[in-house]
Amino acid sequence: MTKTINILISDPLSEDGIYPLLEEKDLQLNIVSNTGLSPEELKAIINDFDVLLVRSQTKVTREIIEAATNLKLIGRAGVGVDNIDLDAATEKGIIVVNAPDGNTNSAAEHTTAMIMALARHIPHAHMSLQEGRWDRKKFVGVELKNKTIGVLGFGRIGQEVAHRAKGNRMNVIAYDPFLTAEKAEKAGVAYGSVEDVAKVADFITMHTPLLDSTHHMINDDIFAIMKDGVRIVNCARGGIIDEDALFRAIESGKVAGAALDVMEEEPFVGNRLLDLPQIIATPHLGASTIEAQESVAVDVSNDILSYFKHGTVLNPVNMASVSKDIIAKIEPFFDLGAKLGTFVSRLTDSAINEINIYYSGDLANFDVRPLTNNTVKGILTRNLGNNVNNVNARYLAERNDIKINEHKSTRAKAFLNSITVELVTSTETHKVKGTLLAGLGARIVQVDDYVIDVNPQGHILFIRHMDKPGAIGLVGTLLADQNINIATMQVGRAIEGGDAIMVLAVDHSVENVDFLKQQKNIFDVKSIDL
Ligand SMILES: NC(=O)c1ccc[n+]([C@@H]2O[C@H](COP(=O)([O-])OP(=O)(O)OC[C@H]3O[C@@H](n4cnc5c(N)ncnc54)[C@H](O)[C@@H]3O)[C@@H](O)[C@H]2O)c1
Ligand SMILES: O=C(O)CC[C@@H](O)C(=O)O
Repeated sequence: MTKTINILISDPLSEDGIYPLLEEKDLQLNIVSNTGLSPEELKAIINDFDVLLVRSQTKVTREIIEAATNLKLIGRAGVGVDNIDLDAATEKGIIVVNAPDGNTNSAAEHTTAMIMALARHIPHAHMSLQEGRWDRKKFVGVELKNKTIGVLGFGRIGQEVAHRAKGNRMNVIAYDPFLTAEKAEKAGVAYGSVEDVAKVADFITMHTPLLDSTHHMINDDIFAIMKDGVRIVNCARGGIIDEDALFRAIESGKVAGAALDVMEEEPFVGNRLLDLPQIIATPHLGASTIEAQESVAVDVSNDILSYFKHGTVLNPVNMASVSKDIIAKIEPFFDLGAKLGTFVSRLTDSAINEINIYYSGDLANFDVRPLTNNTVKGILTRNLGNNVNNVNARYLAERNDIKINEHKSTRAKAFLNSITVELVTSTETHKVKGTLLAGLGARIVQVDDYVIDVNPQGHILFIRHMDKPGAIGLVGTLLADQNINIATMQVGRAIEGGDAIMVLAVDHSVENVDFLKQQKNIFDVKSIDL
């Protein structure tokens, strides 16, 4: 029976945007919309859900995540994920996806509207009219033309704001740690440090995420070097500007005005900044347009479906993000990677120090991080069971002091593409190599130094033995005595009369292999279920 996927929508989301979920036919979805829950109410019900879909209001704290034993995916219909405890989600193997592109335009337009409203006192002039005054002297503004705007954070929204500012004939200077001279030249903007921007800008607009490095990046020291009469805009995240410092800078006359869509504490009704006539503010409306809300909900809905259908997503926040085209190239190898991981993990009982994954052939041209995660998951599953998935596999490896190294060589040798998974422990090293053969599917083609050809599925017995006449017959007889039917058998040896291996596909899982291990010329037996 198909398992129902329970989805909780805990913030208001565009009904038109979740149509991919509403119209889904292949998966059985149960969609519950329950907005405005208190943290306690959310904690009480979260255990019933596989997916939590939020905007920015719901605080997905560690406490909520730890109570969510069935949760597999958190979808954020928007960009900022500062309302989600990402470390807690990663540790629990919960994938977090967002919708980074869907509201860029709306946020840039809102920022532009705020810049203009600030320059021309539009909100205050409107309120004054409503209050019955015809006050034209009080609301003399400034032009944007020929003024300099400093853009802090030159990502998606910062670039769009710069583009619009240039349309208003402003000069743009930007700072972003990723901004190079070439990129700045191409965008037609000047660039410099935060201090350079602060010294020359008439308007300064924030477009960074809230990180440790951006928290209070606009503070007393930075205000002190700004031009007198500077105007500040923040439609990114509260906390980038030190609000007490902003208060002081407005009171002292350094800052002529500030337009804020976000503040450190939201909702920010009652914040003392709102009492200052130099402030205009909106209640976090940057992404609040019909178009943006529809677009982010569509993007996140599609990622939910993709995750449950294919195990891949386009916009992961807490795991490697690769493009749709690359996912299409590497996806066929996911199952092989996990199986090679499972197989090699059974070859040693020692603690693993290092995992080396060698990609060769065409596969080496791609960003294979998701494939590596899935392969590491296969390795760690032996000891961690269902607690490991491709979201937390790297984190769990690191926590257990296991190094993961990806090696790539585009030179195809015997196979067009292959993956070799090597485990290094303090006492031994083992490797298993696999490939996908056209028309035949996955094959394990090498175990340690032995060349074999095994279909990696079902129940496998891996036997190390002495290369002696009668070894194969003996194993066949012993298995027959246990009523174990052999489907296929592969043998390999390094040198005549030396160590050899047998890889047998059998019809059912063999739990106890002692009857084989007790034989004089058999050194080791592993029962592996793939
Ligand atoms: N008000 C709203 O409703 C609303 C809507 C959408 C996005 N946002 C917020 O806007 C911000 C920008 O979103 P985006 O989509 O452009 O993100 P983005 O990831 O495309 O761009 C962010 C940029 O900030 C840069 N950056 C990081 N640290 C920096 C630092 N110390 N100094 C300068 N730049 C730094 C990054 O390099 C990156 O280029 C985010 O905080 C997002 O949450 C708000
Ligand atoms: O959900 C919202 O409206 C806010 C979204 C915005 O802050 C974002 O970071 O995408």
